Amino acid sequence: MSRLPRIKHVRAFVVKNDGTGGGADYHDQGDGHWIDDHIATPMAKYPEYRQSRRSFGINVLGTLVVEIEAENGVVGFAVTTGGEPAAYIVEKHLARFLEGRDPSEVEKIWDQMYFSTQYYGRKGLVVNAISGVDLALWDLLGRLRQEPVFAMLGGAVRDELIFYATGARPDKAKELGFIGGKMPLHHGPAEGEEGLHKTIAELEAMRNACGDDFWLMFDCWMALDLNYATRLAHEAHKLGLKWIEEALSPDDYWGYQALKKNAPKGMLVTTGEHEATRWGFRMLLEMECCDIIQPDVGWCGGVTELQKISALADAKGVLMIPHGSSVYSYHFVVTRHNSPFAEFLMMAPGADEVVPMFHPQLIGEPVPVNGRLKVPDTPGFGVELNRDIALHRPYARP
Ligand SMILES: C[C@H](O)[C@H](O)CC(=O)C(=O)O
Ligand SMILES: [Mg+2]
Repeated sequence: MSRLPRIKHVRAFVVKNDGTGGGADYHDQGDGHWIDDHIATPMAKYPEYRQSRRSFGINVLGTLVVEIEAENGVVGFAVTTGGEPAAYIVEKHLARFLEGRDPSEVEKIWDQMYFSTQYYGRKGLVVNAISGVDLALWDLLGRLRQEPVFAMLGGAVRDELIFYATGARPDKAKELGFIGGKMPLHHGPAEGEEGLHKTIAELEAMRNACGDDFWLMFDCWMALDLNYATRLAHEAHKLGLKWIEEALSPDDYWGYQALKKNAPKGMLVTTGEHEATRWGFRMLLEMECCDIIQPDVGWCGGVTELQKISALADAKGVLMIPHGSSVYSYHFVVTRHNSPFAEFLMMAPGADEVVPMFHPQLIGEPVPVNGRLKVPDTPGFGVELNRDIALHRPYARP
């Protein structure tokens, strides 16, 4: 039995949409932001939903903030994507498996959260909620034990992290010291040959701006079909595209298997940010769907589940490079040999300067300098919740 104080309260907050946008639901940005500027998606087949992903609701959920308070008053917290529906699941369903419990029982708590919601969860919003609770629990454990999360995961295997940047300006990313630039794909099958030509022209311009050795990647955000993705991969290979990311629907394991087989030699196929749990990633790995898996630790099940996912990948010699999730992925990546680099999402509207990914929600959120970051060894995930943001607890319990 551990000597730690028991869990007293679990609280779920949302951040009132005050127009500032951003935070854990990082797609919730204003007009003119690169992240919402004519990016290819599965909805682009409908012209009315082609210009802006907000038009079809990419930012409809908003941020979920989970707080877990121990008997001695110490509070752990985390942020992820989920908003009010996730807050409902946390307060009405998941909290019962934590309140009164020993906070060190992360495995038993995760098992009860997952299998009690399996009849309506398994992936997506419910696993986002489970992830938020799990991340807050690891933050609380770190504060109670006065250890950074990476120390509780086996310790750092490298002194610092190196990053590639995601954003519309890989040329700026190179100037800022990143090892590569992942661009959003602006045109998908609905825009036919003209769209494909535009994409290749964009890539050629960035290749000319960045030189031959700088990593360039496309993030296709589930927008393509197998034939289009295969053609794009072969055309882009001529310009040294390093990887093609999330080209197909997350459910199309068979399509990814074929894309990986048909892709040009040397082109990496990557996916996983909208996959969840060890079982979903086992499918991607055993069907040999990709060269790199990219779980988001705030969406795949949290740290407790990412340990299992990462081990599956490691056993198969597959890299695990988490989808950008700020400190929540940094503390994991620094402890794993099959995570040699990390993603940094450029949240400045022009993708031309480094700003904290979850700004303004996390006080002390570290950012890469010259594309590198030494993970701070402060307890938990090493950040504090900015209580000046418009926090609201929609399903408060007595
Ligand atoms: C750029 C992509 O469309 C998306 O907004 C971010 C993403 O998938 C990633 O960072 O990976
Ligand atoms: Mg992506």
